[in-house]
Amino acid sequence: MMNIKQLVLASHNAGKLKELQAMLGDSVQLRSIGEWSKVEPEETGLSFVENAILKARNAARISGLPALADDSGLAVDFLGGAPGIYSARYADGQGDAANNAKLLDALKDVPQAERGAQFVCVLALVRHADDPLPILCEGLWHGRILTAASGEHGFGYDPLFWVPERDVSSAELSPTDKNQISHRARAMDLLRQRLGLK
Ligand SMILES: O=c1nc[nH]c2c1ncn2[C@H]1C[C@H](O)[C@@H](COP(=O)(O)OP(=O)(O)OP(=O)(O)O)O1
Ligand SMILES: [Mg+2]
Repeated sequence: MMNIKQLVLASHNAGKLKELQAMLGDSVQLRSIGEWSKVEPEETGLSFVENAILKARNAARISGLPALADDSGLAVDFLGGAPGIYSARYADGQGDAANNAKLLDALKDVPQAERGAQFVCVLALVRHADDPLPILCEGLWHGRILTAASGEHGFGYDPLFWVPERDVSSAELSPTDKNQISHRARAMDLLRQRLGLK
């Protein structure tokens, strides 16, 4: 398909950069869009797909390089899929700790069986800003929302996301372990196939 050595990652999230670079290995160098601009585009889409494409196009336009975007979030069953695409903005832009506190509060007194949730990740790759055929890959990760934060690794909602296949929170997984089973790992696996990298 395409031979890519360098990609701009259309993200200002250091956690994503670390995870995606680890998954890609040495063959592709990811450079953060932060090297070009600190301004984050408004995520006006109504879906992970739309927001991922919007971020990728913006980064390709600014950098002149092919761009990869990751739009992700946490969809909680009891909340009808919220916060979903609004996960980063759940507590009105006050950051991860405030988001997690708001989620715990929203699920106060909700029993175990009704605390199901999934992490969603959509990766979008555009070869240039106006690419008419973005490559799209998605990954889901099923788990449950804990009743208290646990673990120090990862970022975002990781301390609240219980991973059934390991019986720990995703913040208790080592980075290597998370990168083998997460929503992002699944999406990246598909992307590597599409790019002929595996
Ligand atoms: O593996 C994850 N472990 C924990 N939390 C996660 C994960 N993956 C996404 N999340 C959360 C973080 C944020 O609340 C939202 C993503 O929002 P999203 O807009 O895609 O990313 P962002 O604003 O942090 O960075 P950017 O848009 O510049 O890529 O979902
Ligand atoms: Mg964002």
